[in-house]
Amino acid sequence: MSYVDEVLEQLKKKNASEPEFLQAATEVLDSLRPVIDANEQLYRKEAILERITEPDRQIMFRVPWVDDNGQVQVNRGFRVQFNNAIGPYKGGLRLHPSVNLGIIKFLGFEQIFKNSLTTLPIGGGKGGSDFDPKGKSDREIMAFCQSFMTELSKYIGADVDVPAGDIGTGAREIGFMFGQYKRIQGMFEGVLTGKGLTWGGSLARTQATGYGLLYLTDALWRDHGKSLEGKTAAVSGSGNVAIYAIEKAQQLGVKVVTCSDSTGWIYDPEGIDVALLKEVKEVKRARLTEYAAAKSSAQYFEKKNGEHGVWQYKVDLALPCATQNELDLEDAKMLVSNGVTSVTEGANMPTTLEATKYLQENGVLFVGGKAANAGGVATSALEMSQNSERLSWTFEEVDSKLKGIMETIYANISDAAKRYNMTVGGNDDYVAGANIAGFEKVVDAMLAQGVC
Ligand SMILES: NC(=O)C1=CN([C@@H]2O[C@H](COP(=O)(O)OP(=O)(O)OC[C@H]3O[C@@H](n4cnc5c(N)ncnc54)[C@H](O)[C@@H]3O)[C@@H](O)[C@H]2O)C=CC1
Ligand SMILES: O=C(O)CCC(=O)C(=O)O
Repeated sequence: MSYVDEVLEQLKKKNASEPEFLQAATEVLDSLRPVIDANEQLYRKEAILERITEPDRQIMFRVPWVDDNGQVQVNRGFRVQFNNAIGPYKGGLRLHPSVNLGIIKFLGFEQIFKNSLTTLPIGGGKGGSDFDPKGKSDREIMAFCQSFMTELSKYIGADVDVPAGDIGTGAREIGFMFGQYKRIQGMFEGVLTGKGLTWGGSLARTQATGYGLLYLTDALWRDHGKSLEGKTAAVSGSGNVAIYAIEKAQQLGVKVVTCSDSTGWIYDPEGIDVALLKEVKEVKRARLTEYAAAKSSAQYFEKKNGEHGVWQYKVDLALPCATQNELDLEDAKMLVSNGVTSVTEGANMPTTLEATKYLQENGVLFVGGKAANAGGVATSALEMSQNSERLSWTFEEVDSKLKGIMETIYANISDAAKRYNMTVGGNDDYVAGANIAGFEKVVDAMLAQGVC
């Protein structure tokens, strides 16, 4: 049996209750086959695949807090520190009722390769809690964040592990957590990214994931002799990534006709009004029905199981920016029959393995989240650099570095695909290219650092 198959089999036995982690690990290991085959003896002896798929540590803890009725609530907190071969652990904190160890592990695993692709010195980690911020008062959010950080603060630090935002964790939550860390450790340091601009945050971090997604998509289209100008896009989600993906898409001349949240979606043939979307989602924290109520060209649809939602429209590019496994095989078939040119992932693993394969085999230009959404964490690393040198760079400086990083990521993943002859549906296999390019750097560091 090949080394890859052996390790996949062990992983399935050991992590049977973690489907998302197994999905992420299968995608990565499958696409690394040519690299592993070329170095099988060394990698087997050094147990590289066993080591890279086993987190350095998984921290799980109780998060007690008091709600507005005086009732004590208990949530579960997680931090998975996966791999620090190339830098301190780095990755966001997800606050969502669906959070469990397997989800945090899949996200932390993906972060190893994504962070390596940024070209910056950051390792992979992820954390979060099954706490649901929806409908909570500011005081309840603060109580939860303070309790969460009271425990987490024992395991993180500016050179150890630097968390940031993710689903459910935005500027407000990062503020409450930073305040509590400072209070407990008696120290002001760059322990979190996504901070406010008056206390160590970086300009352009808010925009970075969405903008970066479009910089990479633009590089992809240009490399294939195409222009985004005048094209139409479907976006899912209406959070941080989706909002700034829509904003940058529009700046590049793309009309975005959809967005969504967990209860439904908007179709707006005139194009999404980003200012209105920001007002509804960032200021009022309201549902998308408010967007539809304020704009006559927009229609709101309640989500029902088995419907294609935002993926049913005839568009040139699809930008999934909500959550994992939100674009399945049936959605992929719909997109292909409507002639979509590219799917580039703003969210982490939004496309199922079957859907990815179908899109690629049918000639769609497909770039997975590890490469396409790396602009967020890359800009977090730029925030860490600014914190270390006690300086703040201008918006233009950070944005131009972000654009350069996304163009380099695209060049590196295409190069890796070409070096290993990885093609699918007549295109370079960018999924394999991203996994290979991310892996090469981490494995090199792991081999140099001995058995650890
Ligand atoms: N914020 C960041 O810098 C980065 C975020 N990501 C990924 O992008 C995705 C979106 O994250 P953010 O925009 O930061 O979060 P957010 O909390 O700002 O927005 C999340 C969006 O997804 C929707 N959503 C959440 N769960 C859903 C579900 N089960 N079904 C349908 N919709 C759902 C929410 O309604 C919201 O519109 C996630 O996969 C996240 O891991 C990836 C890289 C960086
Ligand atoms: O900025 C960061 O450190 C975290 C970003 C993140 O969680 C992600 O890339 O999925």
